[in-house]
Amino acid sequence: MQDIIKAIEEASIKIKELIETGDTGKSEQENSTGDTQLKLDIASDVIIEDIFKTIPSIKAIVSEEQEEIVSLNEDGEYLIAYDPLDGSSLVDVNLSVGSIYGIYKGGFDAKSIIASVYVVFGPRVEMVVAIDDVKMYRLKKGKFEFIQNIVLEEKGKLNAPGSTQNCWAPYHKELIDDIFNDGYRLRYSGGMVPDLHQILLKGGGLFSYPGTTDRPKGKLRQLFEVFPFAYTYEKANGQAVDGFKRALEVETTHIHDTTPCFFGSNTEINRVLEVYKKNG
Ligand SMILES: O=P(O)(O)OC[C@H]1O[C@](O)(COP(=O)(O)O)[C@@H](O)[C@@H]1O
Ligand SMILES: [Mg+2]
Ligand SMILES: [Mg+2]
Repeated sequence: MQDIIKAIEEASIKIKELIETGDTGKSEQENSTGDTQLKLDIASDVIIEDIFKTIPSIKAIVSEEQEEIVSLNEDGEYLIAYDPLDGSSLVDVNLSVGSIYGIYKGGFDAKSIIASVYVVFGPRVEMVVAIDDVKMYRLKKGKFEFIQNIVLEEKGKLNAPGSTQNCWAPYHKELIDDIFNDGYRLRYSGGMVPDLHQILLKGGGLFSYPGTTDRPKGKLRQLFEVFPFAYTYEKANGQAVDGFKRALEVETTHIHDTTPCFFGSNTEINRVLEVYKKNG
């Protein structure tokens, strides 16, 4: 596993350079979910794949930016699903973006996830590794240095409500309004990585990306986005659910499947479960 973390560190240093100097324009291609790929999405995907190809412990990889699973080493132990540049459309307005990695063993599904890593590219570059606990590192002079463990409080103060509001179910709108009425503050940049990182570091709160009338299965992708963060939130003493059950119990039928998702500290997630149970 250490070789994989080292590979992610190496890729992140290159992606940081790419973000700082690369072309933020669109490519001519679409990915499997139908998003127009930016040149930066494709270039960061190539950086990661090239580095992972050199690691013998990796059996196969799958990227948000590629159609199929890529087999690397027959005898490898680990499977990695990754989103090379999450929130890439925020690069041109100079907001924070990130990379997300889910490390799986045995299959590309929720029950097989055994570790998760994400990297935030903001004013500083930070890497958060969840294995047994959640550890944060910061890039300083070309090296990732341990900074702190991350543990959520029971209840937070931030609310990050995602997706198109005029497509929300009435009970979802009521839940979000009630949370604001209880004094929570809006914190939503449109980048899953910095938005979830902020909630983790500020002690807690709620990030939601529900199923909506236009996208009943939500937008965020199970293998590359939802399961890795679900793993991190659970290891940080928080929770991640699809409205009704743990996100890590959601079935995957296709590598690019999406799911509604909610991440947060215990108080807020219990509140989501109560409202969805009554209405869903
Ligand atoms: O603009 P919306 O609908 O709230 O969606 C925002 C979400 O979409 C994403 O940008 C999707 O990720 P990609 O940029 O990798 O496609 C998340 O980072 C973010 O949480
Ligand atoms: Mg993404
Ligand atoms: Mg992406």
